[in-house]
Amino acid sequence: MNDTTVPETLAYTNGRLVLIDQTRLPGELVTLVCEDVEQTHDAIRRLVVRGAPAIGIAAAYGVCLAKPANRAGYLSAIERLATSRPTAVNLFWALDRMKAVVESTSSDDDLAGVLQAEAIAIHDQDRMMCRDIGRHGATLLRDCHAVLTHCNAGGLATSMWGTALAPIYHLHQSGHAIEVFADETRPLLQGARLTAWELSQAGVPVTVLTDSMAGSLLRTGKIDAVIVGADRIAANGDAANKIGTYPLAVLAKYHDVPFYVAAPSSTFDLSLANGDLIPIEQRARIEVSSPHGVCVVPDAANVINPAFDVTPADLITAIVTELGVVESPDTEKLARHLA
Ligand SMILES: CSC[C@H]1O[C@H](OP(=O)(O)O)[C@H](O)[C@@H]1O
Repeated sequence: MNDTTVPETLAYTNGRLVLIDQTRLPGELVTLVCEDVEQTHDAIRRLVVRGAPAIGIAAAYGVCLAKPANRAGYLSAIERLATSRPTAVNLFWALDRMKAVVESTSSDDDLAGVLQAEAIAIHDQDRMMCRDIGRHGATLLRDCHAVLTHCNAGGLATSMWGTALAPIYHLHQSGHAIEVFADETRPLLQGARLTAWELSQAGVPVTVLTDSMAGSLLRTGKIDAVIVGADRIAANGDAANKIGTYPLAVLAKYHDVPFYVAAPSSTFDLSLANGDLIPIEQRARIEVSSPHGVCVVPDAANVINPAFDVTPADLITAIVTELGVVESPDTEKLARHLA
């Protein structure tokens, strides 16, 4: 795949982490610059940068912004950034790599350089993983012309190209006719605001639907496959992803539509036997009660706002990673795949 027309989600230059501010899309394409750990933590927390792989890459660069730039400062930065969001395991995968570099570097004078090199390596590795997910995923979708997705698992959620959207970019760029139906994805509308934006920028036909329309759309028989990303996949293949993914998987099963999860190996947490053990982020009431500043829920009413749900492996037709495809995933198959 060649570069999409979407600018890269994040870049690190001269001690500045430059992020596309995803809270401002689709209306404005603007960047936000982080120059220290707290600004990076806040950007992850507010979903200025979001998506499991992108969060990991941003946090790795955030460590490089530690002040003081010494061993204690870097370790404190790692600890602080680990509190930004709990579900996407890529955050901890990246921070663990940065911590390993600190612990294995004897000279404090070398730390800044080796940490920056590790963050760049994490960023570069993600580009390769997304590219390869695109290649492997394209084989799964080779006979598909209409796919449904949820939230945003595109270039904006990663270094570039994405996970769930990478196969779609791959097929589109090879001349294969494919259109995407994108769930708006309440409450923060990553599908309507981000997936529709980046696909439109790339010239991929995209139709936005409300989350409640997915069942009726699947019932029409128009959808050839559902493909989504993931934030953390347990050892048995249970996958945590944006809230609303689980009911979509149930609907896909009921309507006999293949349900695919696309994720790099950095999204797997083999320390967890199953998805019940995945920490689910609970976000603020206001995201549900007052979208865009308009109060839609009376103060007297309670609100719940889990950011993710877990799809059991038995509802997943296949998981595609940069290493290939695992059909009907289970603990044994995934252990072999990731070995
Ligand atoms: C390629 S991971 C994308 C993944 O992250 C999203 O969550 P959020 O926007 O809250 O960071 C969503 O679960 C996507 O599938």
